Amino acid sequence: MEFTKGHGTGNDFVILPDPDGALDLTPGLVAAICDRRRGVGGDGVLRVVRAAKHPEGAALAAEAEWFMDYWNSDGSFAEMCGNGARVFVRYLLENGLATPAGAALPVATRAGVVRARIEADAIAVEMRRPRVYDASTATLGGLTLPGAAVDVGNPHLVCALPVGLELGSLDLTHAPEYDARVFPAGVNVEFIAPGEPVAGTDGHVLMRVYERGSAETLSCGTGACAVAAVALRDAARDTGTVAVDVPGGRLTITVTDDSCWLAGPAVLVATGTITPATLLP
Ligand SMILES: N[C@@H](CCC[C@H](N)C(=O)O)C(=O)O
Repeated sequence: MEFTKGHGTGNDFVILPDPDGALDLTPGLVAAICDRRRGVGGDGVLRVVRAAKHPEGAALAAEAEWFMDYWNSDGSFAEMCGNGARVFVRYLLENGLATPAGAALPVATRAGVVRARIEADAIAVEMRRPRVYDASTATLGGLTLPGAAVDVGNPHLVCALPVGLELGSLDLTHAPEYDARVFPAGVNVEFIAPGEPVAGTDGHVLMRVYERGSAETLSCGTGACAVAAVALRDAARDTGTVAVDVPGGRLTITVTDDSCWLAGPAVLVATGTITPATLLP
């Protein structure tokens, strides 16, 4: 099984080319591939499959040639992965499966078709406009924080830290507790603090994230979009550009009237071969 390893601001993925949808990918195999000691290691798997050849992509095949079959590192599915989409596009471009010229490049996902633009070293993807729809709480180490529930195709809970509490002091080795009545399918939890003003933006936020299905990661693209939407709401704005600094670098989010652009670096770092029989008991 051939693979490529890539990341977007440290959110890392094992990319599996499978144009005809022939791979027998199971939750157990995905978890074994993502294991950082016994496998390749990654926050998730991106299977590159023709939309027409995937049951969840076929309906979108007229709009997009490729389907991003995203899996979390624990072997669960997610509807959307913003950094994954950016790394997926980098893979398509570097492997001659798509061309950078012309209009934005469409990619089918479980949350619909997203479109990508190449901006020098960065790749930007246009996703749905985040919807801030409820209030809830997250509890971490005995501390309960209020937060905003945000739908970016996948579920997020954005919690601002109280003044005086440092992001770096949070222990994210354990999952935050959340209200399963608000998030019946689980949730990605973002913890945020204000950043210094950044030229050319309408806001700057520092963020750490505990991802559903992947634990703490160095970056989460959809999480950054959720954070930007909350920052703009708190500034009484409907649209604007927000810089979101994650442990793995900077993402730039532009929320428009009807969509949301997520921009940042996306790189491929290695290729190799996986022998599934050596990963599974
Ligand atoms: N890291 C991703 C989000 C991946 C999916 C998430 N863990 C979920 O289960 O919803 C991103 O960059 O958006």
